[in-house]
Amino acid sequence: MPGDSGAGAGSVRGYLLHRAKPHLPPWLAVGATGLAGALGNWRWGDSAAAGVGLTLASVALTGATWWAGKSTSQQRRLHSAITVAAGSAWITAACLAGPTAGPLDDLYLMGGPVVALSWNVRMILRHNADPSGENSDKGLLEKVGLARAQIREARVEPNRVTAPVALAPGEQTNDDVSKALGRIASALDLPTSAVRYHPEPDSNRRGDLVIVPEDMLAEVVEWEGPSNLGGSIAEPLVIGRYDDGAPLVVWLPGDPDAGRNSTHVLVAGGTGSGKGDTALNLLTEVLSRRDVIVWFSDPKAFQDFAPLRPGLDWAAEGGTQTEVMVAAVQEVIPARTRWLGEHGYRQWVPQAAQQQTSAEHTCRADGRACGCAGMPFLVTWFEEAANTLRALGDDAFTGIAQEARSAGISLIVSLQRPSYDQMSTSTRASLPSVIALGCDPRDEGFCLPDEVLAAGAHPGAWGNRRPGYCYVVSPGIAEDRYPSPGRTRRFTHRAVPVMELLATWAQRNGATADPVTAGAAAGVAGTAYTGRTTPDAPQQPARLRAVSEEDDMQHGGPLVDPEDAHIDPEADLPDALDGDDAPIFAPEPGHKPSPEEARELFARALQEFEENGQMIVGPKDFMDWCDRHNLSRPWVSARLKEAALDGRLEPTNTTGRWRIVPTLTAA
Ligand SMILES: Nc1ncnc2c1ncn2[C@@H]1O[C@H](COP(=O)(O)OP(=O)(O)OP(=O)(O)O)[C@@H](O)[C@H]1O
Repeated sequence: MPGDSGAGAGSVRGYLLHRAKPHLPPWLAVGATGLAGALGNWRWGDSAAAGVGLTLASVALTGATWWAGKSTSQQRRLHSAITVAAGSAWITAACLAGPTAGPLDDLYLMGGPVVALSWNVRMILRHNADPSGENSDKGLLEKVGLARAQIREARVEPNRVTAPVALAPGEQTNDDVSKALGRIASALDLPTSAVRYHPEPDSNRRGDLVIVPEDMLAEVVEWEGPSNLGGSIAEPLVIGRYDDGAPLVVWLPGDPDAGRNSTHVLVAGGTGSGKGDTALNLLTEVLSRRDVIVWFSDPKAFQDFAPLRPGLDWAAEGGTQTEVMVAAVQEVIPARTRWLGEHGYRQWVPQAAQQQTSAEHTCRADGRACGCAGMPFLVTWFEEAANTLRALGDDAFTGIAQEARSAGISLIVSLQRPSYDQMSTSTRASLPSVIALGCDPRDEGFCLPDEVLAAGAHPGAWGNRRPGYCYVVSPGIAEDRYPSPGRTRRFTHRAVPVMELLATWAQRNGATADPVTAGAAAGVAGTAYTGRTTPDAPQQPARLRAVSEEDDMQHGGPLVDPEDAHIDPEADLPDALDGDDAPIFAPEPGHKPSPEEARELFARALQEFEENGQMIVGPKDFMDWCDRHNLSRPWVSARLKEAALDGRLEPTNTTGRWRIVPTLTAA
């Protein structure tokens, strides 16, 4: 229809006009120049003075253009100055001689369109330039003080841009980029943690600038269950996710094929940073594996960990219980290392946890398979460990940490306030892995290595406002991941029944301590170490279990002396209190025991402490006992020292505190 076509033609014309509009000004300027030349000739054609004035004006205008173009690019400045010089020279000539005189009209007809077109071309090129191309990058780098750096072709993935940066040789270093990260984030209007820099290891002027614009960790993810129930502890432990959705994993045992040692982990974060839930992420993963046992010390009386407690091989509630556990760890290290060595393992591998049926891993001199029980990996965990570490001393802890790694043991240590006044530099250095949650900005240097901070990691920016956000530095993780934030999963009341089920699973299907570990632990801790029990079996002191298992293993059945064969091992022992010794335990008031009686009483008191699992004692534990038996504390102190000389007690790191050596090993 005519109307339609009219409208169509109108809209096409409108469109073209709209597109052409930005390119019209140079042409209008050419027209205006021609007109100015014609009018000027009509007015000043015969005036010599006007000739001088016009020439000076033309030179001044060109100079002013050059000066005004100082802040633009060199190219634009030159283009503008040439245009103005050509235009003003033509106008001057046209005014004085006439626009059609000599070659002036041809110059106008040819030169005018050329100049106008050159500006059009320039504009078109600018519009078509890739906004992520070098120009705009240069703008960004210039803004942040890295003017002569270059950005090469960027790799764009969903929510992640990786741009290789080449810095000006001899002028800029990778450090300059690290220092500029905050300004880059500001220029891009992003949080600091969204911009990171990974320097190339073999160059100090090249690296990758990584920008993760959207915080994909903002969404809270709840824990729903372990990632790999029944798997090996050597497989990755999944504790959350990275900001690009990749799983956040750690490995505790080493892997000889990958040249990786086993590691110890520091869980560091300020109050409210989500440390408790992070520990639950890790502990649930560990407990869901088939070849690991866990010794766990928690001075907060298992407030957060209660549902998992039945799955632990040993649980200590801080104080002396933890002291005994630490002493036991010291004792099991050489025993386990020896066992691993005897069985041809240079470090713990999953195969070590199985019964030893291969001739390659035998402790028998004749080279035949030995059939020894396997040795599960051991995770020893110290929650809120500052006091324990202080009591233990730096040298002792560093020694334990160093030797534990070849004994198939990982230490996990959590700190309430991650800072140097909680843990010394050398102790910190013995923990190669860290899960660094939000903290005070002043403590960042304590939590993370300098290179990771320089690459953009910034846990101090989170404080306690981003619970569960963390950086993980640990062997096995690609180093360029270290500065990428991750987030652990949250535990709510919905997780409790799942954790209880998991603990029951661990009781029934998880590993139990091997005879070597249980024997060494019971040798230090006596009845304080029971080993994990199953839900349906009564608790049996691990010491007994270890001994009987060892005997069974070596002799193919329980070892019983022929004269004891009639004794029922399950029957109760006769109660000592009912025997002839009764008066000793019920002293007459005011009766002062003879020196011999007193020594016997003291020996019995130690025995009682041992039976009750209280393995660390000092004079203050004997206060009531002294009153009851009319004996003095100095007398007790002297007896304690004597007992240490006899080998019944061992000194601890605290003056006046002694560790009872269980009678089984003292004998
Ligand atoms: N990954 C997570 N995602 C979301 N919320 C979390 C996460 N982890 C912990 N939270 C929440 O953050 C709060 C603090 O967590 P939590 O108690 O674990 O911190 P904490 O560091 O152990 O503190 P404190 O040292 O005081 O015990 C809790 O309300 C918890 O539910």
